[in-house]
Amino acid sequence: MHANWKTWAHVTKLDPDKHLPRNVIEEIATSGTDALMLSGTLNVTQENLCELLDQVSSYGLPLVVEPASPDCAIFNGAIDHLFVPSVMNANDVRWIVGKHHAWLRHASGIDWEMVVPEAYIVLNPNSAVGRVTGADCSLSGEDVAAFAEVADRYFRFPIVYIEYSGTYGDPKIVQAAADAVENATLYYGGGIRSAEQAAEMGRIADTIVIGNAVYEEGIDVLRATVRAIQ
Ligand SMILES: CC(C)=CCC/C(C)=C/CC/C(C)=C/CC/C(C)=C/COP(=O)(O)OP(=O)(O)O
Ligand SMILES: O=P(O)(O)OC[C@@H](O)CO
Ligand SMILES: [Mg+2]
Repeated sequence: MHANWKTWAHVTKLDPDKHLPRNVIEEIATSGTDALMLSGTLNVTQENLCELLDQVSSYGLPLVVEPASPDCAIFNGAIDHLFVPSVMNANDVRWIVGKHHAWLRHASGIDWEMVVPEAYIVLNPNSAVGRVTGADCSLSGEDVAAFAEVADRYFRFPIVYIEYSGTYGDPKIVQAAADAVENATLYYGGGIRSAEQAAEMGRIADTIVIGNAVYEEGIDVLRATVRAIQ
């Protein structure tokens, strides 16, 4: 079923905990970005998630919900995919499989056709996701490559996600992950705020994710990141 997500080069991540005026949402949806991902680590509730979903659902763009907790794993008719993270470099098993166990223990009616598992490698210890998961972010390129390979070749995750949320990452580290991954789609996200940065990470990863820039820089920067990878 629709594995179209494998062709996306540019994804915009919108945070249900933040607000954007309607005209800005329209500009984002028509910016040329390939898909919208609704996600955040902190303060995401079913309520603000569904509110944002309502605001973005009329533009015909693919919509992904990426839950940071089981209560946000919703299967609303407007959603195309549910991207469910596991954090490879977390030391607490909750962030690898524990939340997932709790989810399936209590959930009913999961539409598995919509679910796409993601292997996160979290590399900014000061990001919300870094702090919440306590991920071990002091990794060498070799370490990151080993996590990427175990995620791709052993666990067979369809997505490996190099996550620097809030800060621009080290292209050499992202390259190490790219060299290690054979089958998975490689996502890069974190600190992209210019065409140059989008182009640089876009040459290495299959898909780049723009988050904070949408809120802090504005639509012209988003458009420039779209053009930069075409
Ligand atoms: C089992 C289910 C359904 C959910 C659990 C999924 C897990 C393990 C989540 C762990 C945390 C994680 C990887 C969340 C993904 C979303 C993400 C990284 C959002 C970006 O977060 P930040 O940008 O750091 O946070 P804020 O934007 O909220 O500050
Ligand atoms: O918000 P930024 O720093 O752009 O990061 C994007 C995304 O990877 C966050 O999960
Ligand atoms: Mg964020």
